[in-house]
Amino acid sequence: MSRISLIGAPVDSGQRRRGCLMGPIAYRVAGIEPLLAELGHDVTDLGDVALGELPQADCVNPTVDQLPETLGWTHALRQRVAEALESGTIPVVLGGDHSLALGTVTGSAEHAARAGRPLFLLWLDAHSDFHTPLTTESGNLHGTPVAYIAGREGFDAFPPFPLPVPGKNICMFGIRSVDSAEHAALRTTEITVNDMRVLDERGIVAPLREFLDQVRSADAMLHVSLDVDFLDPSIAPAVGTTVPGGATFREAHLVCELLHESGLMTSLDLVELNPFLDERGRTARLMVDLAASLFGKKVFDRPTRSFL
Ligand SMILES: NC(=[NH2+])NCCC[C@H](N)C(=O)O
Ligand SMILES: [Mn+2]
Ligand SMILES: [Mn+2]
Repeated sequence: MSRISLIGAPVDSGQRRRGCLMGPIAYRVAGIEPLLAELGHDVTDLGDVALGELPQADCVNPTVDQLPETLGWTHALRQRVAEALESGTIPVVLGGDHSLALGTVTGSAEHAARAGRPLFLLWLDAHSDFHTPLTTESGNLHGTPVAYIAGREGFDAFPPFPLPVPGKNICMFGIRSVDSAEHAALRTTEITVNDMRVLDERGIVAPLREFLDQVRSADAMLHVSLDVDFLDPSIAPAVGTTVPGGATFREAHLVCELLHESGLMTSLDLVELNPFLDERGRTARLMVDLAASLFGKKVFDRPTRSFL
C-alpha cells in the first residue's frame, strides 16, 4: 500500500498551443482517484495548485515565451512536491505541460538533499527536452526541464537547481525527436538516451532493468516524468507535439509494471495531455491506466478500460 498525493498542475505556459491546462480535470473525469484507491492505496486529491503572483523576468533570447508564468509555476510546484514528499506520500502530478517538471523535479531534489539520498530521473518522452532558454528555437519552455535538472547554464532567471542531477543518474526512453543544439549538448553528458532504435533492438526490459538496478544500489529516490508523446500517436492522440513511431500499448504498460515491481519510484509527473485534442477521452483513459499499472494493476486482472 502506498500513500499517494494527487496534485493538479493546470500548466499551459510551456508551449503556445493551449489546452494542457485541462489535463488535471480530464484525469479526474477518467477516474484516477477511485482507480488507484481500488488498488488498495491511500489516495488524497490535494486539488489544483494555484499560480501565485508572477515575478518580473525576461530573457536575452526574445523567442522565449511566457517566462514569468513558467517561473511562477516552478516556484509553486517545487513547494507542493517537496511538501508531499515530506509528509511521506508519493506525489503524482496531474499536468499540465512538461515545463511543470522544472518545478516538480526541483521539489524532489530538495527533498532528496534533505534526506541525504541521491536523486535519479526517468524521462519517458519522444523529446529530450534538453534545451536551455538560450538554445531553444521554438521558445517553448516545455523543451527545457532536463537541461535545468542536469545543471546546464542559461537558466539565469530561475533559482539555481538545488543539487544538479548527474548525467549518469538520468535515463531517457522513447526518444525520437532531438534538435541539433540538444544533440550536441547531450553528447557531452553521461545521460543514457534510450532512443526508439535502442528499444527496437534491445526491447524495453533489459535497458530499464539496468537503470533500476543502479537506482536500487544507490538507495536513491526516483522521479518519473511521463510525457504523453512517449506513446505512439495512434494510441495517444491528445498531445500537441505528436511524433510517429512511439511506444506501443504493451511497451508502455510493461515499463509501468516493471517500475511498480521495483518499488523504487518516489514521485511521478503525468504531462502534456491536451484534452482538447483527444478522441472521446481515450488518451486520458490510457494515461490513467498507465498510472494504475505504475501502482500495481496487472493488465490481465480485469479488462482494460482504455478503449471502452
Ligand atoms: N515537452 C515537450 N513536448 N517538448 C517538445 C519540445 C520540442 C522541441 N524540441 C522544442 O524545443 O520546441
Ligand atoms: Mn516532454
Ligand atoms: Mn515530448
